[in-house]
Amino acid sequence: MFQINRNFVAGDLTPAMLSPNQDAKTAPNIVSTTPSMPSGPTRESLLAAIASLDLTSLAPATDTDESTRILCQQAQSGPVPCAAVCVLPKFVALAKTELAGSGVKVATVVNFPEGVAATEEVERQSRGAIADGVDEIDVVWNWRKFTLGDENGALAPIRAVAEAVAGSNQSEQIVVKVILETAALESDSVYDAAHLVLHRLCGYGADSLPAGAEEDPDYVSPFSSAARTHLKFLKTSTGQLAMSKSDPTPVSYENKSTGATPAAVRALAEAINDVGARSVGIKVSGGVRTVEDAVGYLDIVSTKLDGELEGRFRIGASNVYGKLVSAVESHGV
Ligand SMILES: O=C[C@H](O)COP(=O)(O)O
Repeated sequence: MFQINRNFVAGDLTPAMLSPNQDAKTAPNIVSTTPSMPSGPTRESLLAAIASLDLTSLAPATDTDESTRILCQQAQSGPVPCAAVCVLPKFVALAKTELAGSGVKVATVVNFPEGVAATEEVERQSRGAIADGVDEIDVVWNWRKFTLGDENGALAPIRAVAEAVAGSNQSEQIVVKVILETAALESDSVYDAAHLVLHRLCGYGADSLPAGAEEDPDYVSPFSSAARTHLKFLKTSTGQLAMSKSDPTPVSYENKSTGATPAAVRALAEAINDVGARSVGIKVSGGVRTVEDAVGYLDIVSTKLDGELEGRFRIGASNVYGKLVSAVESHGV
């Protein structure tokens, strides 16, 4: 048995728990079910998906105190509680009040959505969220600098958040997630991005110094013990990456996605396994829209991540919760 989230204990998620038609390696939203067979995922996998959900609303133009209260109510009143709500920084204090005693965590975002804020600004946003009682901080790393080869620049926002957390008096409870914006990276560099964060910044895996670093007097290791302590998830996407104007192809969950893709999630799992980061999990976010997507990503992570799965899987989504709840209800008790 493993516990995805302390509110819900799922059996060892196995392919059999999903639709009998679903090949364990099937990527989300290409699950094929035949009319003659019971279609759709099992009730237990649906409940596990809800228990792993960061119920999200990050819409500055429309989010209000009232919508935040409704989000918090939803998160604690479904068939099982969600793992967390993910709200804009200005709603953290309200969400903490609304969720007091529920066990549902409050997450927010910093350096969001672009990932280009100055380190001082990232520190300021982090300290503000911590002062409001946040439980989890999802920080966008400076992925543009990563694509330009500036590794320290890319990692700087993560360091800033981790060190603000470490310097607080709630540091033991606060979890940091890094949003890699995988859809903005070359698909074959998603692994490298994850490996850079885990190996160089957090020091997972042997010999975290690059070749020649010891002889290079100018080499500055990006290692951060605060990041090693507090970084607990690699997160795929902000969910706000715009399609390039020159390519208006409708968003799909493969290739043209601006959010999570199965290939990116598999690459993150491979990097986590390769450096032995057994306490780091994956948060799949950005474009998770259907029940099949949610349970399909749950299956990928549960079959690809080495070691215990407990607390190492999250879904960040603003538009799948109701579909998951309806799917549970259609299963009956
Ligand atoms: O986790 C954060 C994302 O904004 C959720 O993305 P989404 O709005 O595509 O579900």
